[in-house]
Amino acid sequence: MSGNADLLKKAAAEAAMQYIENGTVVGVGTGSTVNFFIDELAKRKDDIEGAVSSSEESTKRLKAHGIEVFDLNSVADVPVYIDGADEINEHGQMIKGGGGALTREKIIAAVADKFICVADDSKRVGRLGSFPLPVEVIPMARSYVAREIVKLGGDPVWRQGFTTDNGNWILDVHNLDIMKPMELESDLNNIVGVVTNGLFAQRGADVALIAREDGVETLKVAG
Ligand SMILES: O=C[C@H](O)[C@H](O)[C@H](O)COP(=O)(O)O
Repeated sequence: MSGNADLLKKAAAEAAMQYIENGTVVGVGTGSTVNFFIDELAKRKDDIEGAVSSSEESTKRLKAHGIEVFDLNSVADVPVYIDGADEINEHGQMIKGGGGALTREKIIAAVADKFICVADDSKRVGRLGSFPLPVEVIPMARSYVAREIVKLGGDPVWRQGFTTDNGNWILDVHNLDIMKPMELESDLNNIVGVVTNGLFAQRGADVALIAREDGVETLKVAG
């Protein structure tokens, strides 16, 4: 990743800080962009109550900064969830899970009132699907799920050697022409053995902060 891309990720992460309210539990995603956000959040660690985290990686970084990380089951209210994306379209629909954290990310996104996506402009797309779509599967179902995905028109590739934080495996699905993201999200999740997939279409971002060379664009999708 070039230094310039890192500057853009940092700019998006900094812009997300305006959505963080004192005294709240902050939902924290996963990835290189979110790592910049965690570093920013650390500057306000005494103002917030703490965080809920979507991965072991983010939990480790949060704790290293002295930010308390709560079990999601002990938290009733997550006003804001900050996370990155592998692709995002104009409707705030995303492909996520390049780092394999999709399931916990989707759970916190479901709980949160507002999803703020932070990304550099390389993630902005017209149609989703160039980035291989990650699907988390129960290990014993890998071959079956792969065959079912082929029937849906995708080319699944097992991310060999990688295990998710939940002890499962990932199939990265290539060559999907995603014309109906919400339908495909359901179709994939309906395959027995799929834990979830990286399409965030039914619950997309409410706000996208897209960093470009000339500044951070705010794309408000809902609310
Ligand atoms: O599993 C990983 C997450 O979905 C990330 O949010 C996504 O891959 C984007 O990561 P990055 O900010 O490193 O591009």
